[in-house]
Amino acid sequence: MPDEFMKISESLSTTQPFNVSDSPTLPTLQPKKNTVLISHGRPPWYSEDGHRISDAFVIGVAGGSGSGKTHVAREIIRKLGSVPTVTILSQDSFYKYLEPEEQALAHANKHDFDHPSALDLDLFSKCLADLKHCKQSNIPVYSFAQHQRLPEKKYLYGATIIIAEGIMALVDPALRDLYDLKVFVQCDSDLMLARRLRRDVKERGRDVNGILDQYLRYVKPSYDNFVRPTSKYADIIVPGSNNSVAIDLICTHIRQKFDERTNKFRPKIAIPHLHFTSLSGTSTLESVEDLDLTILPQTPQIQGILTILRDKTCPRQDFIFFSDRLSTILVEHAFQHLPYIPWTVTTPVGVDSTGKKLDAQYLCGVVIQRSGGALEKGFKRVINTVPLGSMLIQSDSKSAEPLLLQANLPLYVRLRHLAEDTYVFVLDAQIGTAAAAFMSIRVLLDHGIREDHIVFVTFLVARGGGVSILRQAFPLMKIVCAAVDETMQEGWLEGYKGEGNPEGVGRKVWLMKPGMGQIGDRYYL
Ligand SMILES: Nc1ncnc2c1ncn2[C@@H]1O[C@H](COP(=O)(O)OP(=O)(O)O)[C@@H](O)[C@H]1O
Ligand SMILES: O=c1ccn([C@@H]2O[C@H](COP(=O)(O)O)[C@@H](O)[C@H]2O)c(=O)[nH]1
Repeated sequence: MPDEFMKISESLSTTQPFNVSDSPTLPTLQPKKNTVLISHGRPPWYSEDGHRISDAFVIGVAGGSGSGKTHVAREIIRKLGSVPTVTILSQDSFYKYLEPEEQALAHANKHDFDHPSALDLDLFSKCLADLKHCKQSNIPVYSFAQHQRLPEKKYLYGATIIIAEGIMALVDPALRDLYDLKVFVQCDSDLMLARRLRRDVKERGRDVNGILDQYLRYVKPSYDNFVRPTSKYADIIVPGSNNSVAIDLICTHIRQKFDERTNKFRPKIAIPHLHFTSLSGTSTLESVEDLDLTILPQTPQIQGILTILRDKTCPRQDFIFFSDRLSTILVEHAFQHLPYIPWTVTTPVGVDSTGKKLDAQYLCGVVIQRSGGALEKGFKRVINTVPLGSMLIQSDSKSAEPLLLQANLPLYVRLRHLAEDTYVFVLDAQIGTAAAAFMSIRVLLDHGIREDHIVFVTFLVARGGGVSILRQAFPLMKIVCAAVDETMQEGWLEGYKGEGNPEGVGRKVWLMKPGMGQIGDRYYL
């Protein structure tokens, strides 16, 4: 039990007078219980060697049906305010599949949904463990109206804080081991019944007699036998109503734990040559050969395209045209890193000819928004039949830490059993500090994509930037680029108007030199 927590005395307000008017705004639709809320973006959860250093913070919330578990979970999120991604994982999704005869009994209120065996607790702990360890999870979807598990699954990924709630949330020792904080919502039985009556009629399509039958036969005995006894495992007992003091306390604890886990990642990778000094004390850069990049052959044609793209007077339509040309060549070139097998075909003149056939089982692309969009057309020209996802990664304006704001990934990546056989082309305009590249690779590895199945395709790499740290962390990943620029320097970006710079004199950023400027802005604006 965390020492800063005391069990809040039940006398605080658990025994409220019977009063159903404490929830005046019940929703009319069944609320989505498993919710992913992004309010701030997810900061790095790994160190500069590429390994995960912090698990998600998991709170287990148990209590009787109608005690207010979901309400507590939502209030925690609301009161936390500006936090990274939070997920509510509801045990309700884990009711077992019912055979037709069991389902018929359920519709007659004669199925016991309140025995621990009605829930797939093993699957619940497996999904929760995956999410805690920063992996994706595809969780079941349950219909209360049909009393049945539905065929679809819901994909969850990327939470920094997870709230797992359910009547049996504290029953299973394996589950209890996963929680960083255990909460029990204690509520008067009359109030729980009143809330349940109203909710089940409105949201779960039930009638009053059926609800009362089920309550007396199963719900109340189960609460007494299985649910209430688990309150002894809780670090904190929260009253079922008037519980804002207890919720504030929980939020303070979470914030404190979260701050302790915050990793200052950006300074470690921003300018690596400042961190690597030779014996003589001078800064050193790794040689281009050591960086193990696949660089386009510097033919006059490639140099010509790069010269046009580097020219600050290049009109936008030319910038788009030549970016599209260069990305097409880059993606073609990147295909050399995919597996091929010998393949024989018969030509129109009846002769057999042995060549090669692509042997990648699944292939997809992921664009790092927004500048990676400049490579999208080239990718689609070369392979227009494969799925293309995206990730939105931006720097926090205060800490400069990269933040994962959105991951819209193809099915081949989302489903772990397919991910293992999937090759991914990651598209981004340049690798400068490498913070976005680092985060995108970590996301793919979290999903079970093999490191040697990742091909990072980019216009430019800054040798003096974060690429050497990226390389050391992920040596098996391939990087395909058109050119390598020598320097990363802090400098002013011309003409930028925005925060702290209303006159448009410039914005201090890490600039790749000679570089191409802000490729996303030049391609899209
Ligand atoms: N502290 C509270 N104050 C007011 N209404 C509440 C409170 N806790 C729960 N409720 C209401 O009671 C009903 C059941 O709460 P819910 O959180 O869904 O219970 P559970 O998830 O434990 O079954 C909901 O309509 C909710 O709005
Ligand atoms: O098909 C079903 C499945 C479950 N129940 C009842 O749901 C509650 C648990 O949900 P809460 O959101 O915690 O209230 C449990 O008491 C089951 O009796 C159901 O009625 N039908």
